[in-house]
Order: sequence, then structure tokens, then C-alpha cells
Amino acid sequence: MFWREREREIKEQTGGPPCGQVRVLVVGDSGVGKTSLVHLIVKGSAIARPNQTIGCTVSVKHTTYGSSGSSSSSIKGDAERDFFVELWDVSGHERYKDCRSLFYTQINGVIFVHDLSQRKTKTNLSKWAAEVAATGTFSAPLGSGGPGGLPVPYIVIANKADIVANEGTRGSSGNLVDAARQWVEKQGLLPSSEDIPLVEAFPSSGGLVAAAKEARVDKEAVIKFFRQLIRRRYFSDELSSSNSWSTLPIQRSIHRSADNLLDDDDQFHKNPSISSDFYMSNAFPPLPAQRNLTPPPTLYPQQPMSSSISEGHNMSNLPRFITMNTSLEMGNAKSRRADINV
Ligand SMILES: Nc1nc2c(ncn2[C@@H]2O[C@H](COP(=O)(O)OP(=O)(O)OP(=O)(O)O)[C@@H](O)[C@H]2O)c(=O)[nH]1
Repeated sequence: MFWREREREIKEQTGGPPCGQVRVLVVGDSGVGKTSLVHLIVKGSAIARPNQTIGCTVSVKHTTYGSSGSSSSSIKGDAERDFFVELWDVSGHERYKDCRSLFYTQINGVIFVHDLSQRKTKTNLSKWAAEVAATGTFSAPLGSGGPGGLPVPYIVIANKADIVANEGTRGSSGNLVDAARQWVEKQGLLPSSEDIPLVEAFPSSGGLVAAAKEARVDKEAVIKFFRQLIRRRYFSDELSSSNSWSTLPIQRSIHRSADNLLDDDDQFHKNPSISSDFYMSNAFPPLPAQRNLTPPPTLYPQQPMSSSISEGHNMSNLPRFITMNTSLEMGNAKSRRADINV
């Protein structure tokens, strides 16, 4: 009783939950590089010989989110809060096909991974999307479904660009995100280049391994995706107040079917100069928080805190992604990893 009271007092003083968590599913065919990608995201380094994932491995990326430097006199406006991004790396092996939906619970977002040197792995993403959509449960679902009816934000990562480059295939810039973006563009989901965040930090040549060697982790793409999920789950009032959603090509996105993911194409190779972005998720308006499913367990319940961010930003003019204060850069955040073989 005492602790509950104390917890409530702290929340009142700080204006919201001091920490939270979002769950991201990482799916794609076996061998496309999901584990390698997760390792790069979480550790910022390459993994030499990743073991084939057995069932599912959960890694945790620590990040902070908040509005430091706000002019607000309240503690609330200045507080940065801890968030934990759970990356559920689900084995792509067929042997787990019948049971892997066990891991599709309370999902906030999905990372689809395919191998640029194996076209089939890209076309198969539609199956993954449909499977997750059909058998998963979702936290903070969107109003309408994306590919296969997937009701949460997602990104697509085209991996192994180095192989494609080595094989002499007419390729993109070698940037994984470039490739993914071009694919997204082909789907007609990106309204204009001005909405595209910078992704220079993402592997600009070579694959994950090369990127990891140089300790380059995307701070402007993958991390923004995570922040978006955090915002959706914990700061949903902000999203509602932002009109940025409504400027997006909602119609086209909402009516996409799983088949769209099946479109095998050469788009990865057609416009190598375009920088990247692959947040299809932004094409959907957010739902009010009350429509969320039961959220995954966190230390503190969801509590929208619109004022903590809006001080520092003109919410009505937000780009699709909030430009975060430099103090929130992921490079400053400690990352920890806790692998749990489920
Ligand atoms: N050349 C190259 N190889 C990569 C890259 N990313 C991953 N690999 C290799 O691809 C192989 C499979 O990588 P994993 O990360 O285990 O693939 P996975 O998708 O997790 O596979 P499952 O656990 O079977 O689902 C490993 O040998 C990696 O070293 C890349 O960007 N370039």
C-alpha cells in the first residue's frame, strides 16, 4: 500500500511513467540476417557467426525519450525517460512455422528483413505479414491494417547489399535503407522527399557486417522507428494533436493488401540516389489510447504526456518524425542486451 502511494506520488511529480517498453517483432526467412541485424542494433557491432535462432531470441535496446532543454518550468517537461525496445527475433526456419505464432503477442511494431541477393525472401514478406496479422495480438493498433492486415507500424530492411554489390548486380547505393525506401516508394507510400529523414549513419556501403565493423548504426531510421513506437504507445495524445498523419497518403496505404508485399520488382535498383526512409507505418492515423489492447507488462501504466514534448516542438508543424533534441541521440544512451531464449 505504501509503495503504491509512493509510486503514485512519484508519477504525479514527474508527470508520467519514468520508463516503459515497446515490443518489436523481427521476421523474415531463415538466413536473411535478422539475428545479425538485431545484434548490430543492440550492440553496435557485428556478430561473427550467428547461430541459427531456436524459436525466438529476445534482445533489449535501451533508449531514452523525453524533452530535455524544454522551457517548461515543470519537471515533467524536462524529464527524459527510459524505454526498453524488445526485439523479438523469430526464427525463420520452417520447423517453427506451426508454433512461432506463440511469439506474436502484444506487438507494437514489426521489422521485416529480406536478403537482397535472394529475391524470394522479399516476396515471402507478404506471407510473414499475413501470418503475423492473422495470428498476433497487438498493442496500440492502428485504425486500419497494412500489408496482410497488419495493424501496427512496420519497416522493411533489405539486407546483404554487399553480396548484391559483389555479384555485380545493378544495385542501389548499397545502403540497406536506400533499398528499402525504393521499395516503399514503389508502393506509393512516401509522399515526398522532404519527409525523409537522413540516414547517412546507416550502412552506406556493404552490408551489416561492414557497417558493424565501422560501428555505424542507423540513428536516423531504425531508431526513429523505435521512437515512433514509443510515441504511439506512451505519448498518443501528441500524435492525435499532430496533423502530420493526415497529410500522408492514407488511402493508398490503408487499402494495400498482402499482395503488395509480393510485388517483386527492380525498384531497388532504379533510383540509387534517393536517400532512405521506409516507415510505411506513418501512413496510418493513430488510434486513441483507449482502443489499445492490453499493453505488455511495464513497471508503470501507459500515461499520455503531451506536454513533455510539445514545449520544444511545434506539434502542428511536425514532420512525420519528431526531430528530437540532440540530447536524445541514441549514441548517448547506454545499450544493454539481455538475450532470453524463449
Ligand atoms: N554478406 C553478408 N552476410 C550477412 C549479412 N547479414 C547477415 N549475414 C550472414 O547471413 C547468415 C545468416 O544470418 P542470421 O543473422 O543468422 O540470419 P537469421 O535471419 O537470423 O536466420 P534464422 O535464425 O535462421 O532465422 C550468417 O552467416 C550471417 O553472417 C550481410 O549484411 N552481408
